[in-house]
Amino acid sequence: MLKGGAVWALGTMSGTSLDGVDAAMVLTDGERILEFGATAYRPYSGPEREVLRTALGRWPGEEAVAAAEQVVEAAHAELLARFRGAELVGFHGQTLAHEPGGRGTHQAGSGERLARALGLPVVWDFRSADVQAGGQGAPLAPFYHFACARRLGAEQPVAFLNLGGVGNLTWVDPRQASPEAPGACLAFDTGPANAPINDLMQARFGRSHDEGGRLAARGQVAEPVVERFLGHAFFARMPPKSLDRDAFADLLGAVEGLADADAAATLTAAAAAAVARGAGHFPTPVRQLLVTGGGRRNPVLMAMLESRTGIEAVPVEQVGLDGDMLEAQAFAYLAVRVARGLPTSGPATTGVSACIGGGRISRPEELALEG
Ligand SMILES: Nc1ncnc2c1ncn2[C@@H]1O[C@H](COP(=O)(O)OP(=O)(O)OP(=O)(O)O)[C@@H](O)[C@H]1O
Ligand SMILES: CC(=O)N[C@H]1[C@@H]2OC[C@@H](O2)[C@@H](O)[C@@H]1O[C@H](C)C(=O)O
Repeated sequence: MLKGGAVWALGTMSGTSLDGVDAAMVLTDGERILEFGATAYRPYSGPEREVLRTALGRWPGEEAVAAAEQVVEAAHAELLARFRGAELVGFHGQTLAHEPGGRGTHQAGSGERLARALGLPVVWDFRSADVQAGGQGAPLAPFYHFACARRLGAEQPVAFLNLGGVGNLTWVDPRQASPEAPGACLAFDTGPANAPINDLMQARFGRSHDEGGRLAARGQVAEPVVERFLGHAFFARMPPKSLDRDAFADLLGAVEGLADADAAATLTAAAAAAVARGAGHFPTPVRQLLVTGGGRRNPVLMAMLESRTGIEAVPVEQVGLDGDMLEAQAFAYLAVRVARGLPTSGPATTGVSACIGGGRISRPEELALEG
């Protein structure tokens, strides 16, 4: 176990939109962020993405999973080999299935094989322990959001919003002593964010996403569809709560009869309305939503967010953070927390009954002895 000094950790994220792998270095002791380091991105090729897509919803050992593991591990090994100076890797893997309270949570990719390939200790399987202890296993970025708020010198509660395939919100109070202190964080998934918009674009135009929200900008929002969407049982649940990527797969059916632009506008409004519902759970108001993830590049979504939440929405770049790499940085930070025996989630972030440290550590030297 690390004793307490800061180390350069290299974190990775392969998100639900299956676009590619982000990697980022952070100098941290698992409590404070001392410095941000190099970052890099490696997109999945079309065929690789298809292999991953085929394995969505599958569990370890099932058909198509081994091929997905190979894709994930090879992409990470190739990307991470470009970095120098990392002492520890935080490897999230690719979520294929997520059913907390059911079959568990499944991130494809073996940290053992990656540790062997890189010759570095790898922390991985961050979510299982939390799920086994009764938590949602997600979101896990909130403890890192707390460290970010501290680094920004925030003196009042702030909120981070990630707009990936799924959305997640973290409210943090940086005046608390640590992220695990009662009242320091409240976090939860808000609902689908970009995933339904992407699915619509794929189904109707064979395109990956609505670039710049240009299609949505020309459409009219069908408010009754948004209202029906908000009637889903997920929104009545109190946080913390998490979502599987395809939990709202029926949303596409709800816009089936709408013209293309109206359908895009309606799904974009639904993502924003879900965040507004989420913001209603904040213990105290915040001045801004600090937005990360690809959705911050969609001005229509950002404008709808502001009008539906009544809170200014700004990309995290406005406060000096990197909105493309924040999640990869989070897994660098969490890896150091795991190595130091610090918790990575708690009752207010995943609903787990007590603060818990997830993650397994695979060290190349031990693997060499075993092998
Ligand atoms: N210029 C853009 N215009 C509109 N949408 C965009 C743009 N850039 C990215 N996006 C959206 O953001 C998505 C990618 O977001 P991101 O990389 O944050 O997702 P992810 O990390 O895979 O997801 P998650 O956080 O749910 O795991 C794209 O699939 C697209 O829908
Ligand atoms: C199970 C899983 O992989 N969940 C992801 C997903 O993508 C966004 C949202 O749903 C969030 O809950 C989580 O990722 C971020 C990095 C997290 O754990 O904080």
